[in-house]
Parts: sequence; structure tokens; C-alpha cells
Amino acid sequence: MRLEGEHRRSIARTADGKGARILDQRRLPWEIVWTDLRSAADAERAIREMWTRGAPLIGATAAYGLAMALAEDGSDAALEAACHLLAEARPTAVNLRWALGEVAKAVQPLPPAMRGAAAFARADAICDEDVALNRAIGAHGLQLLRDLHARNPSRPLNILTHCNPGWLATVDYGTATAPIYLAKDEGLPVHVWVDETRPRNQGALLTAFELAGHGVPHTVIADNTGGLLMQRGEVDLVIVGTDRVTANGDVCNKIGTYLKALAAHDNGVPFYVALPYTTFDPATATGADVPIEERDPDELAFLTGPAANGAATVRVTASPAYNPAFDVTPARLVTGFITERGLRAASALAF
Ligand SMILES: CSC[C@@H](O)[C@@H](O)C(=O)COP(=O)(O)O
Repeated sequence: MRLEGEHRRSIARTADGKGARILDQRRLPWEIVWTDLRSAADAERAIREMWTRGAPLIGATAAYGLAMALAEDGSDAALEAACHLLAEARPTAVNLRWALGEVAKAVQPLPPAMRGAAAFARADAICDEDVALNRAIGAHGLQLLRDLHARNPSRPLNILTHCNPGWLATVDYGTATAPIYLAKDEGLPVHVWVDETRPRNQGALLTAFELAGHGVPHTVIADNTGGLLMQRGEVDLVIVGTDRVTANGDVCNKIGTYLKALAAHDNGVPFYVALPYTTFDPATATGADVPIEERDPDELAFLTGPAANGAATVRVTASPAYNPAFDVTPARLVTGFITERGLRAASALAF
């Protein structure tokens, strides 16, 4: 990602190698604040309170959290306790449990004294792999964007996205944004409709920030605007990321994704989901079996933004609120999946 003139990853080891440095996403786009995580408890809190977020990135953060725990105490008991703590931080994105499983597998055959270093090495490798996966997703998605643009070359390709499936949700490049960044880099004219993504506004705050940083033309829209734009022919395709795709191709993603898929289906707009194999959960049969995170209703009832003397928080409803954070888009509404291995139909999604 391009940030303050430098290419940086969303997560990296601290200079002393003993912790992980993350961007505090609660402060973006108003402030760029890097925070050091020094323990599994720090990592768990950063995930739970969404200082860091997005399916692949919370997996990477959890992997480093487990490494920090094992560097302190490499016993089986410590491994089990840290895995349990971190796995409970957020329930929906399967990458979190996948990453913990990968680190656990790497360290289990080793004596306790060697586990910390081995866990850090596996966490580093998870990050490197995530970058490579997203670049591959980008390359396959780019071909799709080229093909769609060729159908109507006289105007920019209009892409709608929801939530933040970008480098702030991954280690770098993003999943759904990777093809967009590559398209921009090769001069393909693209314009992105960015769903604001209430209640936490990951679209308006994070995706818009990223796209601006990469020079991608974009416009923030209210979550309810996409349907109208699709009826008017102003959306050429939808690309979203995902927190978990189940064995049958159902897609769990940020609340509101399902409504975009319904509108896309009704208007003949292609609806694509970008994911790496780390987000595929063949062990879960259908979307109905995925735990849907319910977050604090205050995320809906209050809004926070910059003010003269720091930040201001205002209440936006006087009524009780309900805040499920994800929904499930049935496989039948998905035109295709953009994976590191190429485009796939829901019926043929395998890694
Ligand atoms: C590669 S990102 C895919 C998803 O993780 C993203 O769209 C999303 O829903 C993130 O939700 P969040 O609650 O912000 O962690």
C-alpha cells in the first residue's frame, strides 16, 4: 500500500522482531497511527475492537499474537490457551481460525523452547503468502475487467464494492481491490462506487482512503444507492470480498452484501466475489451454518468524526438498535469467484 510516500504493509513485525506493528484503523482516514502489539492479549484486543480488521488481516494478526504467546511460554498449555483466546476474538471470518491452525501445526512437533521463533516464522510466511495470493487474484480479476471494459470502451468501467476488501483488510493489495489497482496501473479507465457500509463505514472511511491513495477515481454512495445506479445502467459489475465461503459457495460478507447481490441479479449486473483459499471453508456446508457476529448496538446508535478539539461522538437514534455484522449471499446470486487460481463458478469452487 502507498502510505505517506512509502510502500507499507498493513501488518509487519516490529523492528525488534518480538511484536507486530499494525495501523490503528479506528483512526483512519483522519490520522495515521501505527500501534505495536506486544502480546496475545494485545492482538486479541486489536482484533475484537477492530483496530485491525478484514478476514485475511485478522488471520495474520492472530498468527503473530500466537507467536508472541509462544515466545513467552512454549508449553502445550500456553499454546492451547492462546489459540482459544485469539479464536474467540471474532467469530465469522474463517481466516482467523485457519491462521491459528497453521501456526499450531508448525510448532506442535517442536520442543517448547523452539516454538516462539517457529511461530513467528510461520506468521511471516502467512503474511508473504497473503500478498502473493492477492496479486494473483488481481491478475485474474484484471482480465475480467479488461473484458468487461471492451464491451463498452467509450466510458470508464463502473465497479461497485461494499465494505473494505482492500489492503487494509489484508496484508497488501486487498482481494476485491487488487484487480482495480492493477487496472489503474495499466491505464484501464475505472471508477468505483464505494458503499459507505454502515454502521462502521468501512467503505466511506477505509476503501475511499485507499482508492484516493492509489489515484483511483471513486465516489462514496449511501448503502441504499446501489440499486438505483444498477437500474440506470451505471454499474458494470460488483466485486466484493468475503469473510467465509462455505462448501456450497454461499458467501458470508459484511452486512448489506446480500442486498447488493439481489439488486445485481434483478438488473443483470455481474456479481463477483474475490477470495483466496484461506477464506474458503469446505468444512462448513452452507451459509446457514456460519456464526454471524453481533456487535455492540452502539456502533449503530453513535457516529464519531473529527471535531475542532479532537473527535466528536454524536447519537443518531434514540431507539434500541440491533447490529449483526455479516450476512449470507446465496451461491445462486454469485456470477463467479475471483481466486488466485482463476475465475470459478460457485459449483466449481475448489482449491
Ligand atoms: C478481504 S476483505 C473481505 C471481508 O473481510 C470484508 O469485506 C469484510 O466484511 C470485513 O469486515 P470487518 O467487520 O470490517 O472485519
